[in-house]
Amino acid sequence: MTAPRDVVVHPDAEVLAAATAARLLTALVDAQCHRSPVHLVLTGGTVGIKVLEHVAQSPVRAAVDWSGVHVWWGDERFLPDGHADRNETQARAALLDALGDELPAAHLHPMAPPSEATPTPEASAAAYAAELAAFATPEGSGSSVPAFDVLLLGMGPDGHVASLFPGHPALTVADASTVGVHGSPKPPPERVSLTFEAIRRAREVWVVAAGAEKAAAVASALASAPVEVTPAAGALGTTRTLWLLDVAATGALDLPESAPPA
Ligand SMILES: O=C1O[C@H](COP(=O)(O)O)[C@@H](O)[C@H](O)[C@H]1O
Repeated sequence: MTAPRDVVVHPDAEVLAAATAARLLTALVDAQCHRSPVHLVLTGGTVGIKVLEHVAQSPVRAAVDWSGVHVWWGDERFLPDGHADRNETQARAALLDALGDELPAAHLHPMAPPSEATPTPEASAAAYAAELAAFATPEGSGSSVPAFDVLLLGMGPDGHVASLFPGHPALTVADASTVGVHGSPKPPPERVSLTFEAIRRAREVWVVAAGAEKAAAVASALASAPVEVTPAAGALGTTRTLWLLDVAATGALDLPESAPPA
């Protein structure tokens, strides 16, 4: 089951990141009223990392019981551990290191970098699928992943989300929660990604995008273009799909005008 998309527009990328951080903290606090643990999926990318920096700086960060949060990634660049371009490395620098012992190390679920045990993106993807399956909820539902509470996604100017690129075979993987990616048009070429099957298990999917270069892809996704053309169109949550944009990214959208002041 999926819900219609909501669109929220902020004046610029900085406000977008700050408002998304505030929204994320509140969503985690709210989710913790209902269940424990809660599952959060991070994204890489410019705005996604900026959001985490704002979370780190917010005093509201203390309202979250981080010991009850599990952190996952929607995709990863298949690069050595600690590489500056890994989404994990950037998330650690932006937020996770600052949380220290508040967030138990066992609750962090990065995608495995190249190693003897995981020499290929496929091996890393398989290891991640096994880890996801160990936390699959609700029990007995047949799901192979947790029912993520919030799954954050950035979006590239080509409409890619996670590491699911237009026209790429990874888009159509239907029988697995993760996929190894080769030949990504955006460097690095080798990546690991959640599939749409896994993404669509999230309660809330939030697509966060800023900048005029994303406007055409935003308009295409919100017009429900085929996922082969605009992958972001396939990013849907079970209870909510939220598009968080700055004004520049709405350039090609036909948005209702704000009501004039009374
Ligand atoms: O490479 C990636 O790019 C996308 C979008 O990044 P952005 O800098 O254009 O916002 C990101 O969502 C994804 O996680 C990342 O691996």
